[in-house]
Amino acid sequence: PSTPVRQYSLDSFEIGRKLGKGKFGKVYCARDKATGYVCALKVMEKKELIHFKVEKQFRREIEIQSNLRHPNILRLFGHFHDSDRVFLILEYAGQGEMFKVLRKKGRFDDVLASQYICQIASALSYLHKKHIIHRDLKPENLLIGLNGEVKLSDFGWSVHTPTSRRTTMCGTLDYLPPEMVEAKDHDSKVDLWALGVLTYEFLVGNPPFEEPAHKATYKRISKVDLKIPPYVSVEAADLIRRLLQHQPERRFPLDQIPDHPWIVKNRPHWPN
Ligand SMILES: Clc1cnc2c(Nc3ccc(N4CCOCC4)cc3)nc(-c3cccnc3)cn12
Repeated sequence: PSTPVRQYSLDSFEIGRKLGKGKFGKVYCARDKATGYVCALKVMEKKELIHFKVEKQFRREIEIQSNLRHPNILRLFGHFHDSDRVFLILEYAGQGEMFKVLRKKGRFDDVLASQYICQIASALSYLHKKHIIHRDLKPENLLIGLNGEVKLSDFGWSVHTPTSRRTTMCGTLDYLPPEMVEAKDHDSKVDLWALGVLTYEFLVGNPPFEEPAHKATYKRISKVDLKIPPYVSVEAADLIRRLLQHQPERRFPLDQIPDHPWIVKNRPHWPN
């Protein structure tokens, strides 16, 4: 028999410190009174979800993330609501937000960046095998677990492939591949492009096609106007170029990433 689904309410938790503000709500550290388990409670106002017309996206996020089990994907344990708020019971990521760590450090070295990229590739491969594309891979949607492992979070934009986007994009264009900025049909290979952008941003500190004006970013993406600084290692530059291919079918396959020289060369040695 499957584990019985517990009914949660706000009263099930001791609320701890506020971890931060997401785009649609606040996140608190919380402890489940019954089990002592520390989790993260994401609180959203129902009227905000309605106002931003994201309730459908939000329901999809819950439906998708609840069924995922992978060490590099943030667990969604359950959800509940009261009269005016909705609550997500999420895995607590002990080292916080990737983008804050990246901003603080400026950029990552090959060892750290390659470990993160290998873990994200593993999570994406798991999602793609379930015909789910994340579609919103960027440092803001990555958290870091207690042992320094990456946790993919925020599935608001993920969909079941193949799809053609119906709702307009909001936020940064930086991570969008040509087929999305050109509003063409797209599939899971959009995540491969974003992984290339992320690899570049981890090693350089900013995304490759960043421009003040959206139009300029769009043009640089469409032309794949990529300039890799000289301090980026030859192996890393090779993987970035193999992911940032204009033609989706030419992008480096996820399952080959663990064997790419950049990953192999920087994998921590067996403790001697
Ligand atoms: Cl969902 C979810 C699960 N776990 C977290 C989390 N965990 C977390 C842990 C540790 C530290 N710090 C420890 C080092 O010093 C700096 C803070 C921050 C957040 N944060 C957020 C979040 C969301 C929005 C803004 N800001 C933080 C969402 N989370």
